[in-house]
Amino acid sequence: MKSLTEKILTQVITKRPPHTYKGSFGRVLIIGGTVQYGGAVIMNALGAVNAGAGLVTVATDPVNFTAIHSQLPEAMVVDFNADLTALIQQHDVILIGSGLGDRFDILQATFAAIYPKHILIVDGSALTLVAQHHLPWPNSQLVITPHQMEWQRLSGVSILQQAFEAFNVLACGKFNVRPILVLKQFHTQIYTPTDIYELTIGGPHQAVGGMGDTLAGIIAGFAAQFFAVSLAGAVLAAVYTHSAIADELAETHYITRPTAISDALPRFMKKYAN
Ligand SMILES: NC(=O)C1=CN([C@@H]2O[C@H](COP(=O)(O)OP(=O)(O)OC[C@H]3O[C@@H](n4cnc5c(N)ncnc54)[C@H](OP(=O)(O)O)[C@@H]3O)[C@@H](O)[C@H]2O)[C@@H](O)CC1
Ligand SMILES: Nc1ncnc2c1ncn2[C@@H]1O[C@H](COP(=O)(O)OP(=O)(O)O)[C@@H](O)[C@H]1O
Ligand SMILES: [Mg+2]
Repeated sequence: MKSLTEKILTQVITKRPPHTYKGSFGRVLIIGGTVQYGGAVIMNALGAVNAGAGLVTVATDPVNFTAIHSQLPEAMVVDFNADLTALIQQHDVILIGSGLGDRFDILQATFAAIYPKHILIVDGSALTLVAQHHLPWPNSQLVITPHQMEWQRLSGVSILQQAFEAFNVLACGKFNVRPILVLKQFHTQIYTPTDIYELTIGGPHQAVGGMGDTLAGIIAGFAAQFFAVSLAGAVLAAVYTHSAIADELAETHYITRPTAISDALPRFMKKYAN
């Protein structure tokens, strides 16, 4: 297992070329946020916008629209009860699952509309729904971001077994589509098709609800902009950035608020964009 280091940031985060526009930096569609979990998609979107995604749309319960606009006027909104097929076609990166609750109908319709060109990021409730319904993964570039219980549900690898990387590699190999697995924990592990990395920064100041929702949004933002370097590189850099900012904040704060990580993103990324 390789240690993920700061070096990934200079490799992945690049200075923006001048002849570009918002479309050059990717279109991200975030799907989730039932009435109970509206905050999850707000945190996804704060992560994606502050990480630099060119355009971000949130498909969610309409009850969340005003809250999203008041937090983040940069994001657009759409009712997740509508047919999202055409909208999905217009986007490069689809992030589904944070706060999706029990809306299996939305998950199923989304998977049916995914094409191989898409980068699909699956988080939170969507991972639990895939496990419950044995839903096959659509043919696309796939990133999954389970915490340890979500990974146990999805793979059958128990939390105790997850300490042994061979079990996780074997489970990834059984998927009908090879995922990039971000297995979240103290010292998160990232399984790419070629390598396994361990995050050696971050700490219990990050044990706050919404921390994973924020990470998923940052991964979406990095994937939208930096996939050309490599999707795995973009995911690794996002994971490192999330905890590096959290650790900086923890020098003066007892806990790290997920929204504070998103606020700090543009300033942090600027340091590495050469
Ligand atoms: N503000 C919002 O809108 C927020 C919305 N959110 C959204 O809520 C949805 C549900 O997500 P979820 O993670 O809260 O619940 P679930 O999938 O049932 O997992 C919890 C179960 O797993 C167990 N467990 C064992 N190990 C664990 C580990 N390492 N990490 C975590 N849990 C671990 C744990 O054990 P216990 O604590 O009971 O001992 C418990 O039994 C999801 O869509 C998410 O995006 C949240 O982000 C919060 C903020
Ligand atoms: N003790 C800890 N040390 C380091 N990172 C942690 C710790 N506890 C939680 N985290 C990080 O916080 C995030 C939690 O993700 P998740 O459980 O999905 O949160 P949520 O669904 O509430 O947004 C992960 O990135 C995880 O690695
Ligand atoms: Mg989560």
